Formats: sequence, C-alpha cells, structure tokens
Amino acid sequence: MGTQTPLKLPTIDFNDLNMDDSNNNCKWEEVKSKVYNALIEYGCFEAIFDKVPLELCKELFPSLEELFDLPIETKKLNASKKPYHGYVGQFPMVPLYESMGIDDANVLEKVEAMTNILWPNGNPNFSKTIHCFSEKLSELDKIIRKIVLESLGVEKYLEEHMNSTNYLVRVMKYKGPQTSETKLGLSSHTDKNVVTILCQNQVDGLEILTKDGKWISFKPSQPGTFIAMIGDALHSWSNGRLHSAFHRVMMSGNEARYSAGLFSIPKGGYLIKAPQEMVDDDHPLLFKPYDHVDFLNYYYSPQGQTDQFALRTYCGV
Ligand SMILES: O=C(O)CCC(=O)C(=O)O
Ligand SMILES: [Fe+2]
Repeated sequence: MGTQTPLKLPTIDFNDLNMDDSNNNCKWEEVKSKVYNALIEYGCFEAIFDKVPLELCKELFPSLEELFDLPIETKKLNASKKPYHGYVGQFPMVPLYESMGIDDANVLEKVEAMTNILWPNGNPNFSKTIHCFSEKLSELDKIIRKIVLESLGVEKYLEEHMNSTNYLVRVMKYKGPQTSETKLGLSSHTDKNVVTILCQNQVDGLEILTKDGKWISFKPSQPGTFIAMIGDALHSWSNGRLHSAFHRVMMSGNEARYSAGLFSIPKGGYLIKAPQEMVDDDHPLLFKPYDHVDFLNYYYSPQGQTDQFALRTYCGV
C-alpha cells in the first residue's frame, strides 16, 4: 500500500507584484491564474507577501500577548455594536478562544482611539504595529480582489466593489488545552465577509475543509506567510463561482496560538448582488440581493448559529 501525500493548499508568491502591474505583465498573469484556480478549488491559498516584513510579524505576536494578558474587565472595554467586532471570549462551546477587534484599523486615529481605551497611559507601539500591519496587508486584499474581478471579466465594477467595504482587524488567542488530546479552538464556519487574510504565530491549528469533505491542516511553508480566504460575500457576488470554505481551529499541547486577520467587510446599506454578467443559463442566480449587516443579524440569532448554510437559508433563491 502506498502512502498518501498529505493534502496541501497552493502557495502563491506575491512578492514584487503591484496593483498597477495588471497590463500585460507576465508575473501578474501567472499569479492571476494561480489565485483564480485556488479560489475555485479551495476558496483559499497560502500567500507569500513581503510588503508585510517578517520583523513586523515578529513584533505583532508579543503585542497580542500583551493585549490578551490585560484583565478581563479591560478587554471587555473593546466593545462594538457589531457582533465579533469587539471582545469575544469565555464561550462554553469554545473555552480556549478569545478575540478582539479594531474597526478601520488602516486608519491610525481609529487604532489609537481603541489603544487609549485599553491602555489609558498609552501604548504607541501597539497602535503602530496594528496600523502598519493592516495598512500593508490591505494592499494584498486589494490585489486579490482586483485579480478576482479581472478573472471573472467584470473589472468594470472594481471601483464600486472596493468602495463597498471597510477593514476590520481581528486578533485571536487560543489557549493550549494542556493535553495531548486535540480540542476544538474555533468551530467550523465559513467567513461572511469578502476576503480574510490571516497570519499566525508558530502554533498551527487552522484546518480547511475541501469540497470533497477532507480536512487540510494548514502548515505555513515558511515563517511570515499568510492564508487568504474568500468569504460568503464574494461567494454570492460571484454567483457561486468562488468557493467559501468551511474552516476551524483545532488545538493540542500547552502553547497558546495567536493569530491576526484583516477582514474586508461589506458596508451596511450596500446591497450585495451578483452582477448580471455572473448570471446565465448555466449559472442561475443563487442568492437574492442582501445587506451584509442584516444578514449578520440572522447569522448571530439562535437559529442562525445552528445553521451551517445560513446564507442559503437567509437569501437563497
Ligand atoms: O485563527 C485562525 O487561524 C482562524 C480564525 C478564523 O477563522 C476567523 O476569525 O474567522
Ligand atoms: Fe474564519
């Protein structure tokens, strides 16, 4: 009996690639085809992107440790009206998990305002690190979205598409379960936003479900890489062409896992609607137009929280 090669996500190198490279540039075309194929097949891929330098990631994780070491009463000051945009933790189902969020983290003043709530005596290093991380990583978000729209042949909507979102940085801590047994860190879900780009410390745990039902354990191919993932908003906008993958976090051992993600999120009031070019006889419309914030109200309701296919229930045709 032969041994099976473990499943692995595609790794795509974005170094030396710029937004304005799109006209007749070989590297752009090569990356474009890899990205599009990965998003159809897996809904995600590993990205090498040195505009966020390794040194910045090395500064980020100690900052996150400092953040999550704050007293619980302080962490709760990271409040938001939107679910999962502020402090989340102490859930009986996933006791290892905690997360915090910073809206518009690409805007320095917004980060500073949150930092000053958490550290009344200030923490300029924290603000600088989070702001720099989101500002630089938002370039990768924009490259990916431009590639997606070009690949779908609908780049004429690029400006509207880019203007329809905000950025949230969410940072996560998963305690080590202190056993050799594997424990659930974060339940299986699809992201609801447009694109998510994540990085992690040296502790693995993220798993991605393939279309044929196999879990891939994500192992970065080198330190400082990212995983980029499509959320339901882009799945529905592309009328199902791009896959939004179920994923979860499984934890074992003693060490805590820290991760940070940049989420591009549709603005409230903007109607997510597959362009007419995405709909034809072979691709009948899958979802009625919907507002992301209204959909989240359903998703975070008691019924929505037990609904694996919440978007389909909410606005499936
Ligand atoms: O921590 C991770 O790697 C995954 C986090 C995640 O899936 C999420 O925040 O939606
Ligand atoms: Fe997720």
